[in-house]
Amino acid sequence: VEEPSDDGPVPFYGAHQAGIATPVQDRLHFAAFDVVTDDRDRLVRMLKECTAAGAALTAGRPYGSASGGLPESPPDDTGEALGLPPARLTLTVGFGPTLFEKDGKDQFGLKARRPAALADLPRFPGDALDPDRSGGDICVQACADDPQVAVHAIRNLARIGFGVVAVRWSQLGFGKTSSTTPDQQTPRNMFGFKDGTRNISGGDDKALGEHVWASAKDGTPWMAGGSYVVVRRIRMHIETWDRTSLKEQQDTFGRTKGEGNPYGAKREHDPVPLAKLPADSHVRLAHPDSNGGIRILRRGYSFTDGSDGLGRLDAGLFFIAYQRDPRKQFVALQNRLADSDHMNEYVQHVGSGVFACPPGPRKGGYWGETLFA
Ligand SMILES: C=CC1=C(C)c2cc3[nH]c(cc4nc(cc5[nH]c(cc1n2)c(C)c5CCC(=O)O)C(CCC(=O)O)=C4C)c(C)c3C=C
Ligand SMILES: [Fe+2]
Repeated sequence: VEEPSDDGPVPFYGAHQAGIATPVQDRLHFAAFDVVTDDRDRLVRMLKECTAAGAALTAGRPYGSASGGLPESPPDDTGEALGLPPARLTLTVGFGPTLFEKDGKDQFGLKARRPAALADLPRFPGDALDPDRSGGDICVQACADDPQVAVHAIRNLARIGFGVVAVRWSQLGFGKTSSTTPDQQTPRNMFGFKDGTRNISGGDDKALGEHVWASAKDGTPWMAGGSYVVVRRIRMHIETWDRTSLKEQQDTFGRTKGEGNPYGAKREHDPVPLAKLPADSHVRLAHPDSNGGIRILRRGYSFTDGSDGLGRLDAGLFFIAYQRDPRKQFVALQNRLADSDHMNEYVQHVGSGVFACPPGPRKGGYWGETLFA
């Protein structure tokens, strides 16, 4: 089944930010920024300007002028997306724990507004986190079907933010590893397995309301309609994987490589007969029935960032998961996986971030308006 070849824009305004439950695009540019000023008004002004730019870019328009401005000034828009379709660009913004308090300092008067759900992630067994690929005060997830469109968006937001924010780290991704559109063919990850078979569907409002969207009742009214994102750069040791038998590969997940059916069932989307899967298999351990009903919305991408100097590809999964409360969802799941998952022989978590993604901007409003109001 082909994805619909719709280059058109994804609506920018609304109760929820685009890029969470909206259909997953082919490419990712994710950037984490540090705020480099302690001037709250400047920060808010920048968020307003970035929101205006986001509305233009996701509609397929340049931000301001790319070529018709003053000859003495740099153009407003850097220009490399001129003439390209919107490519379903979405921009999703989140606020990290350090925006609310850094080194014991309440630099923007936001400390009391920090959601309890935006707790720092604990250290998990086996983590090898690189601080230069972790954390950040603000994140922007740019997804599009054209990498040039996603990269252009991040570049221009960084340009607008100059003097207020600086890029701390960023990640390019390709080959979406999860879909939110279950009627389409499930994409495959760098292990060659279908990934995203049992994900939360973007059309399943009941599951989204239960597991993804924060509600005013959760204790942080400014986050109502928002969501929390956990990102993990997960290195996959593909050379080791490529030398293991098909049986070992399939036992690792408890699903077959070809069809993707769970052990003990015939077709990819059949219910998972948990008792038929190896006790340490990834799918058995991550399944909601093994975790008191916990679910997350996965939206990750594959990456390869060249090689590591030892003749191995620096490849893996840039895991992205949206949820209502990371303490009860990602952390609970990852505790279990870090402890027992057979897949740990082949993967290592090397980067990490957690961010509170506010509700969608309203027309005339801006990203984070409910937080700063
Ligand atoms: C903490 C949560 C999870 C991490 C981290 C994670 C990493 C990871 N997963 C794969 C490959 C697959 N995962 C699959 C299913 C699956 N994974 C998680 C959670 C995490 N995965 C969940 C909740 C589920 C769904 C479980 C279920 O409901 O049955 C699958 C099977 C296909 C599917 O359902 O998507 C694959 C394959 C990799 C390679 C990876 C880290 C590199
Ligand atoms: Fe998984």
